[in-house]
Amino acid sequence: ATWPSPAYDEIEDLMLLNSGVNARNFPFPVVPCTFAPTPGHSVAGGFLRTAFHDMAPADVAAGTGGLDASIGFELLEPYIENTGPAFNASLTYYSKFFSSRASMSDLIALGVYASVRACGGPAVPLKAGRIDATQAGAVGVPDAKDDITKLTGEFARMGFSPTEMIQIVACGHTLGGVHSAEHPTIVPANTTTLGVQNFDATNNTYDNLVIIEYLDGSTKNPLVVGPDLDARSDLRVFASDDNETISAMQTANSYAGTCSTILAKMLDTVPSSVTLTDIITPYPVKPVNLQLNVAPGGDNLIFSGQIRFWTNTVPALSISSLKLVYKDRSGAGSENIDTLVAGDAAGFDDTFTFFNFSSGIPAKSSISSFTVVITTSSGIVAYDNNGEGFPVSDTIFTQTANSIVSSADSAGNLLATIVAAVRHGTTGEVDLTLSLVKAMTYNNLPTLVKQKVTMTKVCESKYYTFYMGSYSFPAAALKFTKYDVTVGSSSDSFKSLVGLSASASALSCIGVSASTTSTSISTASTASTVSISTKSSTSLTASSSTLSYPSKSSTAWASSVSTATSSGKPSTKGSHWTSGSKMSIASTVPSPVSSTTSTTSESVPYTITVVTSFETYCPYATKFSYNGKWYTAISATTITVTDCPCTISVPWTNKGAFPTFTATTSTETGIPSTPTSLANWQRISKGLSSEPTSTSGTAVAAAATSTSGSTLGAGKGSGSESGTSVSHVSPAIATFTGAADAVTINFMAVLMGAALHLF
Ligand code: HEM
Repeated sequence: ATWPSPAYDEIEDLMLLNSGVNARNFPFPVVPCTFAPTPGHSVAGGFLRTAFHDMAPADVAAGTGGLDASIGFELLEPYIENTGPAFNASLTYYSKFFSSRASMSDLIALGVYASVRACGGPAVPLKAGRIDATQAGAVGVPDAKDDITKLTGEFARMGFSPTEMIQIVACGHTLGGVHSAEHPTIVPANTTTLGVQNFDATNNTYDNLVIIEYLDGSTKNPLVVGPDLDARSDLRVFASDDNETISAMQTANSYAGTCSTILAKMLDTVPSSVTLTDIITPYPVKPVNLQLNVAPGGDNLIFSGQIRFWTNTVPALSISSLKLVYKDRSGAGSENIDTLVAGDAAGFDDTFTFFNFSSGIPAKSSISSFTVVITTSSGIVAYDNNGEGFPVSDTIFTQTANSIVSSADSAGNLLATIVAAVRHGTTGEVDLTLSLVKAMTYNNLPTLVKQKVTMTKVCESKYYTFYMGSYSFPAAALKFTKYDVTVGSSSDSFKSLVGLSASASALSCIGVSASTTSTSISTASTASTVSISTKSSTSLTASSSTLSYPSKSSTAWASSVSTATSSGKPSTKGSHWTSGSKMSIASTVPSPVSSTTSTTSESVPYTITVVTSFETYCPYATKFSYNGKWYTAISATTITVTDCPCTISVPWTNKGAFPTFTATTSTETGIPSTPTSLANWQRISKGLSSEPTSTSGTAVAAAATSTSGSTLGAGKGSGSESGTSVSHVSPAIATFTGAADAVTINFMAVLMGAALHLF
């Protein structure tokens, strides 16, 4: 394959990196093959059977069904063949590896490769590129009681000839067995120690014994000799051509060879709309985690990453050096980058050595691609990625050195703040897209929820402009969430949030963004720094009275929280606001809000009040819940909440800071004041919760601005209400230190310009 190839590359990693450096360890529950968390339930058997049951409803003539993970929706009636814990357990395990580049159906296929190989069977040729079904498919798994005509017809529908039917059944029924719990007529209760009758005496070895025992009459396979005569399907299948096929595959080699081929056919049976990749073989050389960063000062880029070298044919010890030789952005030149050995890794059949590199390269001439050159005792070998070189795009990349993931807040949410560097001269909106995984549930598959956030220009370096975007997500999603930064058709994609630190060093800029012209911030081209800190700030001031940062309000993902109180200060142009009391309700629908900081600082003590009803203004269509009730605005309107008493917390001054609020049920009824809607309540207001509050005695008064604008710009304040605090979240502050001026602003107002949440 030619690198990069998204689906192929990720499955290749999962298939090959079992242990060592960068291990993915996908086969963990099938190594050793005997592993059975529940005695009698072989994981390896479950993996293999899951793939067959997913594929079996295929109708190749119609081009429908096949290995498409539809089994994820087929665990209940009428899919009676899919009983037992193995399917859900297998899928749940696979879902930990699910991503935009690893579909559940590819993972089911990989599970066959892993289980067969872990149990000593052949390496089943594996392709990638399967696409997951979005709903249940047809009923269509053969039943042990089906007669041979029906069985033959069912396999014909799947695209398997009568001979192939015999082969695939014999290649399936060597791991695991029949369970009494699911098939009490075939294996009567209490007739086996663990409630399972294995197919052969070596149920934890992927071998030909199932055939040997069948042919010599010693078999205990319950689908051959079990007490339920109608359910002797293996006997009917194996004997259907007078044992010709089964006899032909009885040697270890012929069994392994036949099974490798027929199982690959099973894995490649996919809906006609799906195009699979080539069979996955290890890349001889594979770049890993390539990363550009603009170095402080802007004149250089730091190019870092790893090279994974396949050592099956060129042993690691024979390599005296491995270098990258790169071309500049015009395609010219051949500069070297040295590497250092990082360590080894291994798969079932493959070994690798990783080499680290990190090197400064001139930002002006930059980089477009590289080749990898090794020096061995027998000479020099260049790897050029099928003649194309390994491409490196310098148009946009994550400035990882300045991107952060904050530590979890009280609701268990993290805030990712991503900085992207965009090459000067690049036009188009700069977006941050997070791929959040919506976890699988029983009889459902995991899905990806993509959340796009428009990034906000922050400042410029010599050859790059920095943009920033922020997004809050539950801490548990950290491992599973990938992000892309994109401008036009260029992107830096499938980036992991793991590894981003909780605080970052200064972002090195020239002056401050040019769009701050109407502010007092100096735009002189003197060196400035932007410091990002995740430290919560309770006091924010800005020396400019008009500096404006478009921002979006934010809702967080957490679906359950324990705290009964949340605080929020949506802007006057936020989802809801209550004109009289300043009672506010944030929306579950992410809403665009702009905010402006000002110089005003004031102390805002809060007081708790119980009201019988209150009105809240929704400036546009939205939905919120309060005290367990949902309220929907289909357009801008005022909604009256009467489901009270409602405990609200309002500011003394009424000068703009919005209150914290506590939703409670009535204490008169004797129901403890634990609001039913708090999970949602917290969720919807969470993103607004860490602003300056009365605890600091200081809050920023600010002017709400229009909802428009996605760049750092001042004066977008049409419709503003001066004096209203809209400083949504302030866990991070920034210091712009220019030669002519020094300004501390609520940096999160910029960051939150991109904050959206999944719920
Ligand atoms: C005529 C077609 C087939 C029939 C009627 C059939 C039937 C069955 C039955 C009744 C069981 C016992 C399930 C349990 O009690 O947990 C079973 C287990 C199993 N089948 Fe099949 N099967 C067929 C084809 C296949 C194929 C083609 C494969 C894979 C290529 C396969 C793989 C397995 C595996 C691995 C198990 C053991 C599962 C475990 O131990 O948890 N089967 N099969």
